[in-house]
Amino acid sequence: MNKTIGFIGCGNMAKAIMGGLIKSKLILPENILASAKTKDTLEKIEKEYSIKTTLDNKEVARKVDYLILAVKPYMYDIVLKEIKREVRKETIVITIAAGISMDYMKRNLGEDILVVKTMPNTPAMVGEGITALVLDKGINGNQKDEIINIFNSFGKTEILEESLMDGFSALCGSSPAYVYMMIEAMADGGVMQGIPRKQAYKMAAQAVLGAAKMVLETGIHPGELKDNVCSPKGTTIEAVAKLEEMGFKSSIIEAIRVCTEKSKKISE
Ligand SMILES: NC(=O)C1=CN([C@@H]2O[C@H](COP(=O)(O)OP(=O)(O)OC[C@H]3O[C@@H](n4cnc5c(N)ncnc54)[C@H](OP(=O)(O)O)[C@@H]3O)[C@@H](O)[C@H]2O)C=CC1
Ligand SMILES: O=C(O)[C@@H]1CCC=N1
Repeated sequence: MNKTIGFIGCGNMAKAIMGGLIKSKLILPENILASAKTKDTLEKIEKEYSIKTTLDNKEVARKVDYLILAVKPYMYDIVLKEIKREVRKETIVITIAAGISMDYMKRNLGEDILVVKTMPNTPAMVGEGITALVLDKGINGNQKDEIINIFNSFGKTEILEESLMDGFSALCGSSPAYVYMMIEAMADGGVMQGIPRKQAYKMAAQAVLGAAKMVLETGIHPGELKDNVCSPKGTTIEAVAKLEEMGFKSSIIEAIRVCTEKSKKISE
């Protein structure tokens, strides 16, 4: 793609997107320009990804075709004020922040600036992200294709109504954290049974990857796939009964509920 992409903020999520973009070869590292708060962060990122960097957010805002705002939600007020006069009408501004609305972006940048609200997740780093997108009404067909190409280069993409974005953030933006907790717990369980820790992490992660692929590739309902693992009077049903007793499913449903609430609160 012969376009430039800018990042304001170079933390965990920005690095995951950069890593995914560069690996996919959709964009050359020299066409990425990023800024952060500290020189230290920029030096590390330059070394790791060979992209261009600057401490000047305004320079990034002025120069790029796609501008990804990758700072924490509470930093948005300051950063948007700083860059407002620099963003060109042709630039598409992309927010990846939890709880930042299209309306907020338009109010702070100007009605005529094209905005995309997104929620990515960190598996973007290995090309297995999932991003939901809300597109500005002013975005044309070509721009839409280009935006989807960018996000598809490091995973899957879904267009979503804005009202569903807080729930999506809890379901996909945050859920890698829940899954890592499960992998860690599975490995602990394996270690308790004598499996060496290093092997236990690999085994647990591969089991989770395989199970996720089964859901995606067979189209079989997860409940039926679970039933297929539980032999009558077997071992798995013992584990499943214990998980039910410990509130496994409801703990995850509740986690997604409070996570969604927090995202809604940020946008208020
Ligand atoms: N982490 C995740 O899994 C996900 C995060 N997000 C969203 O991504 C955004 C960033 O989160 P995350 O990457 O976790 O945060 P991090 O804390 O890892 O990174 C924040 C970055 O912002 C930079 N920064 C702080 N102040 C400024 C400033 N005034 N100007 C320029 N850069 C600044 C920091 O610079 P320095 O390093 O120099 O201090 C840092 O690089 C959030 O809005 C979050 O909602 C969305 C989906 C998933
Ligand atoms: O924890 C957060 O606020 C961000 C948003 C989604 C994932 N991480």
